[in-house]
Amino acid sequence: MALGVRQGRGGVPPRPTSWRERLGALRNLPPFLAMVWDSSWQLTATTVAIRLVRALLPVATLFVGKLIIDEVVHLSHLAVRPVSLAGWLGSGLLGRLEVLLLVEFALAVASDLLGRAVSLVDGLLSDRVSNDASVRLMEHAATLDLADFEDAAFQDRMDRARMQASGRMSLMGQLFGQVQDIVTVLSFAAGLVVYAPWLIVLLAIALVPSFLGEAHFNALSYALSYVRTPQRRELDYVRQVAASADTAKEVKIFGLSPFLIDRYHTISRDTYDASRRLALRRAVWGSGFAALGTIAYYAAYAYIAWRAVTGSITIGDLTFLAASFLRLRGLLEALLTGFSSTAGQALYIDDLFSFFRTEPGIRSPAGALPFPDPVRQGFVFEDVGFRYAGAERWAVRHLSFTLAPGEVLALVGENGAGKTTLVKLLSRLYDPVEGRVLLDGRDLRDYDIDGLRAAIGVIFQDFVRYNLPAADNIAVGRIEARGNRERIEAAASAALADGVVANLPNGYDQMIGKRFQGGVDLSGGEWQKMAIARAYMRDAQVLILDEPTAALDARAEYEVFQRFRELSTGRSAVLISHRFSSVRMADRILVLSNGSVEASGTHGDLLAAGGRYAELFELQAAGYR
Ligand SMILES: Nc1ncnc2c1ncn2[C@@H]1O[C@H](COP(=O)(O)OP(=O)(O)OP(=O)(O)O)[C@@H](O)[C@H]1O
Repeated sequence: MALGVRQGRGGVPPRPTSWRERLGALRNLPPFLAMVWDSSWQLTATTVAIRLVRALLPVATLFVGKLIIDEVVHLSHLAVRPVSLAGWLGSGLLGRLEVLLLVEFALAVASDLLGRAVSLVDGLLSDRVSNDASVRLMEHAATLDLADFEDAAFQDRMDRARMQASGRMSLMGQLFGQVQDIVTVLSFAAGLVVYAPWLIVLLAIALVPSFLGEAHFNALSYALSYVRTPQRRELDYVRQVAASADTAKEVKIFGLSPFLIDRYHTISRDTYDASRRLALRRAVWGSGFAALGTIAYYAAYAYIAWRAVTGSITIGDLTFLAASFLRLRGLLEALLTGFSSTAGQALYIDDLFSFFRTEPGIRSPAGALPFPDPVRQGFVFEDVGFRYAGAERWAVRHLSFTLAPGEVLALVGENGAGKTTLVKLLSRLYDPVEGRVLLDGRDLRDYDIDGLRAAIGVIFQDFVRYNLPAADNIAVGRIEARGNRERIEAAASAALADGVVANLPNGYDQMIGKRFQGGVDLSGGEWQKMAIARAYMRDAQVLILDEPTAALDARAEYEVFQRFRELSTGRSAVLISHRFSSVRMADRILVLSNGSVEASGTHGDLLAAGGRYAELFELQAAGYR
């Protein structure tokens, strides 16, 4: 659990992280700043430089203001004074005042221009950083295991990281702003220390409660947001189910809207109540602490006013000091609360970096073997067992069989028998928990993972329906060949998808799916043909069709498998189907039951043996008589 936030369930309020944990989160700042610098060192250097100049403007402006007032007071006390404006201008007495006013004007203009420049540069920089963080997030997600994506806690973490990738860029402006404020505070303090050093100490002490309060509430907000991640994801999910093209059909038919809306209300009310309680407490305590700062300010003000009355400082000094104190109070408050807010934000940033620190379990070993070309002995499953994370049941166990090069193997078995799991183990989406998978006599884990994936073409039953043009929908099977129309057309024809494309108004350039303007939706079977074409885009040595044919009519499936058989000459192939008319084409059939091989042989062998296969075959055949 990131930074040890205590989980609070339901109505239990979350407890904040400890100070040690919060300060510990500051370790994320250097990598964060490195990320900002890497995104654009030019913009980073520019914003820091402008801010440093801007930091010195307030004290300069106030000081010039003091000089102006002192000059005005001096002129107003002259024994002999001109009476008209022309007289004043002609006397040359206003020379110094004029220069001072011009300098003050220039400072005001510069401050405004630099302020705008900072906003501009920060805006550009934060867009860059946010885009780069999102790209890095996608790149990292691509390296992680399938098992990670199936884990709810991982999905929570990824969701928090995704939010931080785009939402936490205010931290950047805040960090730079703090550096600027520190320089300004030092410049004010240097001016004030000459007059009344202990007043600065008074101000700082008065702000401590405010700082501690802010830090406490920042940590509470983070803890609340952390424990609410599952609810937030559920809200996103409910919103998406209630209002998306993919679900509209079923939501309408089942009349699910009221149920979904009610569910949304229930979850969101709970979250809202928790945030409201926190916001109210924060407002009450915040006001109390802020009052302490105000009291300190007026005490200081009264003291310097009294000194001006006694004549130990000038009126210009009084205005300079009063304004400096006011600014200093604001700045110190901003700095102290800013620091605790930075520590708070660093907690959020930890979500991003802890996601980046997640290591994939399945990867190529050092000195990985290249995938053999051609495969000589094939794949051997040796007493393989696999259990999904958190599951009690073994999905496959004591699974042993061989897939020889050039062999067409069919897998049959009832729902949940372990067919898809076997395919996932073969393509190393998971590693076995027990036993091992060998390829040409070496453990599959010794091979280069990218080479392995490139050599295997799998189309799963829950393949993706990409809202992309027809050509790209097929090209995703080998995205590097996206521009190779000939190859795409050949793949389409092998999968009988050429007929589907021929019926599209814009052929291969037709946008498919309902999500985008002008998109044309396909029937279930048509989608499947497009997906199967993806398998033929690959230079795969092993082709696997994991039941992507369920929506094809019997003739289409028969033809698809017939082609599959022909086109897989010289390569190994695995096909999974519940239709025996297709399965019987295989060289060998494995009957899976409860995660292991119950029988194997040709269609004829298995029928003759009279086991589960013959029974299931009879059941299906009887349906057609
Ligand atoms: N991601 C997962 N997490 C946890 N358990 C899973 C997961 N996928 C499958 N299982 C479980 O593993 C067992 C084998 O599932 P598998 O998908 O391999 O079966 P199958 O033979 O392909 O079934 P079907 O014919 O329904 O596609 C089942 O009991 C299933 O509930």
